[in-house]
Amino acid sequence: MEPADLLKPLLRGWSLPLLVFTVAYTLVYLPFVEKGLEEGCSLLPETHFVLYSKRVVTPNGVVPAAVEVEGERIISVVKRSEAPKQRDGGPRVLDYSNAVIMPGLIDVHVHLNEPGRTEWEGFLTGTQAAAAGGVTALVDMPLNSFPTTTSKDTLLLKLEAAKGKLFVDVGFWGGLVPENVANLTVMDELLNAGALGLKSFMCPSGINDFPHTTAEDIKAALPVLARYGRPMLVHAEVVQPSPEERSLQPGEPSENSRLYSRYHGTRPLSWERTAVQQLTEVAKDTAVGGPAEGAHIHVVHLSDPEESLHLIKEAKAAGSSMSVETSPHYLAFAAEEIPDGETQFKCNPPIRHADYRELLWKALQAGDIDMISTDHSPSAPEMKLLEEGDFLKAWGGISSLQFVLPVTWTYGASRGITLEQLVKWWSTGPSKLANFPRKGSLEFGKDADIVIWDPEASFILDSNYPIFHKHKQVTPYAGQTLSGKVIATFARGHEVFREGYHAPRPCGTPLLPVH
Ligand SMILES: NC(=O)NC(NC(N)=O)C(=O)[O-]
Ligand SMILES: [Zn+2]
Ligand SMILES: [Zn+2]
Repeated sequence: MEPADLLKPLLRGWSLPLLVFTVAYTLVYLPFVEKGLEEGCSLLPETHFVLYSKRVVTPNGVVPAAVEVEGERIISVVKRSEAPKQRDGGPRVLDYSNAVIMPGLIDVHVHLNEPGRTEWEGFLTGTQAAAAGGVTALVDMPLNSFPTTTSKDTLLLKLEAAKGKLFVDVGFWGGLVPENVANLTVMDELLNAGALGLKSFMCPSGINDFPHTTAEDIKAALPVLARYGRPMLVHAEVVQPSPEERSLQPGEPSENSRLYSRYHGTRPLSWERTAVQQLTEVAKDTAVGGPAEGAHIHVVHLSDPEESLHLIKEAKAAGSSMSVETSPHYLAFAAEEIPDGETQFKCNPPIRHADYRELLWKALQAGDIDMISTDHSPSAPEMKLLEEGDFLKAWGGISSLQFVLPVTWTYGASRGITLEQLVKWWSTGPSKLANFPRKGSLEFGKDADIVIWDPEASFILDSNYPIFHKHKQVTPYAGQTLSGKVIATFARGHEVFREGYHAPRPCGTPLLPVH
């Protein structure tokens, strides 16, 4: 008997269901799967799936749970026993065992520098780094792109430049500069066109077309922001007489410019304290019944956990609408530990001494600092003057976007932080500031913005490690051993990163304000 004859009786009884199955598979399922692959937005072909692990960070604690995703949204977070089963013909279940499933990080302070300075960074490389680091949404700063984002037209240029280049969702802060303070219509149009809020500097920004503003300028902008219910973000440093000159003095040994302490002396705490003092005065307008009720002042990258933070705490207690972030480099490094000439550590405000690092951790844990953001601010490598190691002349800005989850965890775990705190500082807090109501937590109806990572896995950030920001080796974290490896990142339901690989195509969207 031929083998085919054996199949005949089998086929006879099954031919109709088989035919129906084949037709359905070919006409319905295959095109659906191929469409997913063809679109290439996700490494996972399924659009309906369940993510399971023993450690899911939910608003009700860290629990074993199943997160069900359909399309771009989370449609349930339940016990595994209550989730649909793959074996019953339900959605695919991805079991991550003991890995942590938590909301993707939201980074509200990133300089992607496109258009105009793509030799520094760009939407593509920056958002690839974000996806690889578990950051599922970020907000781009109005500088150091060229032009800077200070008007409706320049915001439209940003949106145009970002098209087809976003691996994760990206929102945009507009810039507050003297020019649009002088012409409030320009500011109004910028907000109306989709800036999530405004950002200003109270000291020179290092970029000529982003001049700084005074506290009075900020005061003038608040009523406009209040009408939109959007925040004012401020780089809080006001130039004060410094104990040390900002350039080498005649007769001074050139070696001095390689000392971090020399640079630190040019930018003392008094700069930050003066700025915060002026800001807390202005912030009184944001209180209930004040002339700018509805506006909000957010202090970016705080380095001073003493007087400046004290002023902010007092202002909050008195009813001003204020918040504050710090950045990972202030939590990881200490001024006295920075080796001579290592300008990849240079940033503004400067990294302070080790006791301040401890106080910043304490302030985070006490809830006095609301969130963390990277201040990822790369430049062309030559501007870091890595060979000369000249701290006085080098560009100030640190690249860290891809590493902040392991960095926060590595330095935080030894100080007793919890996974829930991590989510508060990196997801819930930032989602409130940027007003992303659909992001920031794992709950029914939210965007499926999820990071899956292994807190116990450590790795060395050496030259073999896949780094995705543009200038890969220019980061003060190079060579560090870190704990917390990102396994996979989902952005609005798309698996955008898994174990070193990105989805073939970037499918993130611009995040415009919710009305
Ligand atoms: N022009 C900048 O990007 N400056 C940035 N530089 C830092 N932080 O060193 C910043 O955010 O202030
Ligand atoms: Zn800044
Ligand atoms: Zn910045």
